[in-house]
This record gives sequence, structure tokens and C-alpha cells, in this order.
Amino acid sequence: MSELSEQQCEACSWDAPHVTDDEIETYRREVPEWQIVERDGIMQLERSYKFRNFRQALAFTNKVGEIAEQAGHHPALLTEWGKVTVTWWSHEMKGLHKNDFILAARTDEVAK
Ligand SMILES: C[C@H](O)[C@H](O)[C@H]1CNC2=NC(N)=NC(=O)C2=N1
Repeated sequence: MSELSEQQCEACSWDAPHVTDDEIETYRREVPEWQIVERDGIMQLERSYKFRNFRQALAFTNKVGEIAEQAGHHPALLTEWGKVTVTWWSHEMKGLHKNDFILAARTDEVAK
């Protein structure tokens, strides 16, 4: 199986399957820096990246926006001076889907 970042996203739908605990364990090996958080009962994947200033943080934010548009799957982005927090989850199904782990892996790629 190819690396997560190279795999294709599926179309988002309300009835798509949530990732299982076993799948989470497998996927987390490729995105170990990401935390799983629960907000309002919704499981989310979250990581913060540090930068030297706001301009670099904003440039990264736009790169993440670009991969989101390419995939048709979008994160929550908090852009601050020297820091960007990226949170992925599947809005329509109110939880974590494999798409979120694929996009987290792609986010790590654009952070390099
Ligand atoms: C119509 C549009 O494709 C859908 O609303 C997409 C947009 N981007 C999305 N992004 C995320 N993270 N979850 C979704 O359910 C989702 N749905």
C-alpha cells in the first residue's frame, strides 16, 4: 500500500464509515506528531507548526489551503504569529475518516 499522502481521498458523505481503532493505530504510525482530540463529541486530528514570523505562518496556511482545495476536503486553520494549528475532521460525517489522515500526511509534506 502506498504512503498515506499518495493515496486518493474519497468523496465526503454523511454515511461514510468512521475510522476504526485499528485503522487509527495503523494510520498514526505515518503521522505520529498529530494528536487526536474530541470537541463537541467529534473526533479530530490536530497538529501545530512553528514558524519564525507571521509571514511564514501565512505562507504555510496558503499551502495547506491549496492541498485542501485540490482534495475537496478542508481543515480548520488557526494562523497566529509564528504558529499554525491545523485540524482535520470530516464535517458531514462528524468524525474521522481516512481522508483526514491522508490530508494530515500531505500537510506534513508541505511543511517540509
Ligand atoms: C460540497 C463540498 O464538497 C463538501 O461540503 C465538502 C467540502 N469540504 C469538506 N471538508 C471536510 N473536512 N469535511 C467535509 O465533509 C467536507 N465536505
